[in-house]
Amino acid sequence: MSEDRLVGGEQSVEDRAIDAALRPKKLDDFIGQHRVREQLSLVLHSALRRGRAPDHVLLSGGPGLGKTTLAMIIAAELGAPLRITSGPAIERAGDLAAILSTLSEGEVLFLDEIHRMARPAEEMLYLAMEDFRVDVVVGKGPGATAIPLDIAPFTLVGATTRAGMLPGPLRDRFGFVGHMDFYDPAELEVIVGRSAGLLGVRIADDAAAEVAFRSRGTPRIANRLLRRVRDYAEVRADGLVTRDLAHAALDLYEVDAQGLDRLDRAVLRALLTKFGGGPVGLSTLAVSVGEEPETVEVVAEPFLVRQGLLARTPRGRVATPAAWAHLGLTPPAVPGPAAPALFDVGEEAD
Ligand SMILES: Nc1ncnc2c1ncn2[C@@H]1O[C@H](COP(=O)(O)OP(=O)(O)OP(=O)(O)O)[C@@H](O)[C@H]1O
Repeated sequence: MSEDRLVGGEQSVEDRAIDAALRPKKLDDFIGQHRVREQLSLVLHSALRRGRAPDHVLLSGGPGLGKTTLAMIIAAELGAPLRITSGPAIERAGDLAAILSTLSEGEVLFLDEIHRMARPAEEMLYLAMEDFRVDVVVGKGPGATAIPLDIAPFTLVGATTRAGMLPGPLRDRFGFVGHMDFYDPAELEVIVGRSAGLLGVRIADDAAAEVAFRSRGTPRIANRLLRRVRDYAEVRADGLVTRDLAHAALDLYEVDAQGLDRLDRAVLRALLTKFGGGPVGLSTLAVSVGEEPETVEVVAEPFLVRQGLLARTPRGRVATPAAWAHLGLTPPAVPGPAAPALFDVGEEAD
């Protein structure tokens, strides 16, 4: 469901075509993520100096934050070929063996969604990462034998949106782990400006800021919103994206000033108007907006929590004061501690 959303972080079919064109190719052109960039630069440059393949790299962070882009940059900086695959594509250990055994020396293997790889493949990967060796099992049952096969030294770049789901032994085999954070609006503004240049979109600075601000800290969403405001400016005006046009276009697509879309607001509104701000259970909240609990939990809630609009508590979902303010509603008066009884002078309390 989230793939259909203008503000979903996952890659849509349209994104796939355009993502490649908008990817920075060098570490110096990669905007934001200063810490990861600097750490990675050291890892890569020291490996280049030593003439050795660098340590394996794990990149963790939400969808659309630039993990694939960084993997491509790593290969480019090393001047090495890049092979791309993903966890779900590796269903059996044999699938992985086929890839590993055909890697050339120094090649970078990008394994996206590494947390979704099949278990037996994962175990094969441990050995490959550590000793550049795979054990190919020949035969079945008691007669099965493992034939060790040397593979060329390579660098694994793993990407995951769920670092916590990776088994410890796998995590420990990465020499460098980079945690990618959400981008701040100033960084996204630079990304929007850069992408506009590449796509030939004329956009005013304050319009780029407007797009950046509504992009939920995510470059992929920023690039997507940029394309929608471009369409609007081309059809309804002369193509120049001004702040007012960006505003009008994003309002039309129901992406509000804080980056919330229709679903986010529906969840928040139900929480406030039907349940007085909570606490309310997830399934009750989901039914009230006509969605599956999973959709509410996975698609809407993380951003609402991150924006400080909703809190998950053991008793259920609760709206924060900022949620009332965001939807322009007044919270019900909080029944304070019982007011002290008033007595006439001279009268004593019991
Ligand atoms: N730091 C950045 N500077 C400029 N553009 C960026 C940056 N990070 C990401 N982008 C752009 O955002 C888009 C999405 O990036 P990318 O595909 O690398 O994200 P991802 O984290 O790999 O996503 P997923 O988890 O869905 O695979 C690309 O078009 C890329 O050009």
